[in-house]
Amino acid sequence: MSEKYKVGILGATGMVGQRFISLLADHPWFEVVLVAASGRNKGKTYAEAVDGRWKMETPIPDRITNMVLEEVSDVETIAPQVDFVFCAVNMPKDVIRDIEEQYAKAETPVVSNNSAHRWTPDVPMVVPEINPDHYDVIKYQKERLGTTNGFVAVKPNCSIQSYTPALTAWLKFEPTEVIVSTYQAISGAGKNFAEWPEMNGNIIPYIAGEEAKSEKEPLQVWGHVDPATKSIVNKEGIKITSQCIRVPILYGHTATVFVNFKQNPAKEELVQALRDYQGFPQEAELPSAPKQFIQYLEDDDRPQVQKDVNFEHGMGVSIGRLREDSIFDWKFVGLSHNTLRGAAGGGVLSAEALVKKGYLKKKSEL
Ligand SMILES: N[C@@H](CC=O)C(=O)O
Repeated sequence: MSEKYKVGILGATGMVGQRFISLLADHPWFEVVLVAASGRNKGKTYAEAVDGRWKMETPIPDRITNMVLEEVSDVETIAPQVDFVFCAVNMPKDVIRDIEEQYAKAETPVVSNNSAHRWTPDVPMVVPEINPDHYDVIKYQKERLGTTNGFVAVKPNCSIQSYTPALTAWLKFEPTEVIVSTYQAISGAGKNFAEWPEMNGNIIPYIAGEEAKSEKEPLQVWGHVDPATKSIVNKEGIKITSQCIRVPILYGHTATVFVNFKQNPAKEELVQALRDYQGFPQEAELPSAPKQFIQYLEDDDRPQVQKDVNFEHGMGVSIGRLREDSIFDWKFVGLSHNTLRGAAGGGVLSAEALVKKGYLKKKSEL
């Protein structure tokens, strides 16, 4: 790619914003040209605003350190400077919904990590390996917004990514009922142990809003674009119930899952379906795509956070302990990296898929 896409990061100073910045430091297609945060940080350099709260494993990239922060809501200033924005803003949902639509209406596409638009019927919520066909709904969204280039696309919640990929690989066996418990890392709340000491040696059995997301979002991801209603229609025939628990882990959401099928498959068929599963990112060889989306681990004590969370640079999903159950047909354990596959990494992969499918364009070429 001769000239890179000019990218802005909204909500650049938080945990997910930092992850976007570190992932895009050497990205072959995208270059961060603008960072934005809340009004109180406007005019500060990125390093001043983050001031001791940089949580990534690698240092702040040199070219970002002295970048001066814009204010997220200053759409008129930001939109003309970028081809599209990644949104990792942490504000009330109605405020975010409005800001994201303002960018779209300013002909600046938004790839969002936020949940604000996940239930807007013409906004695609995509895991690129699972439902890239949902990007087709963008044409209806553009009709509604009156745009030619601007739109909002979102990714699902991090919690679903540790079990939905496996269930997707098994859709051909027709799962009917799923019980899932998630064990979610503290970075999912944007914090580390220094900022959340209460989590040391502790478990908190409540994450606001998480169970509804864990139960409903997979059904939307498995849905289809309905031209009659110009929206995504959810998959029917599968019931999911969940409990979501915060555990003292920094990165990595684990899920324990029980599942019933209409056609009860053999273990070998289930394992083979996981290992064979490929999606659009693998076929298109997108820069952030894991070579192997799902790995199946045979050892009884896997997947483990410490050994497996960084599988495929945190973009792959690990499954293990698949065994028959005395009440349900099968049970298994899944693990995914919540700020890579589950957040910023998933957002970058979505943007790559949107480029490859012709939805993200450089404004200089419009
Ligand atoms: N809501 C999740 C974050 C995922 O996006 C959590 O709290 O872990």
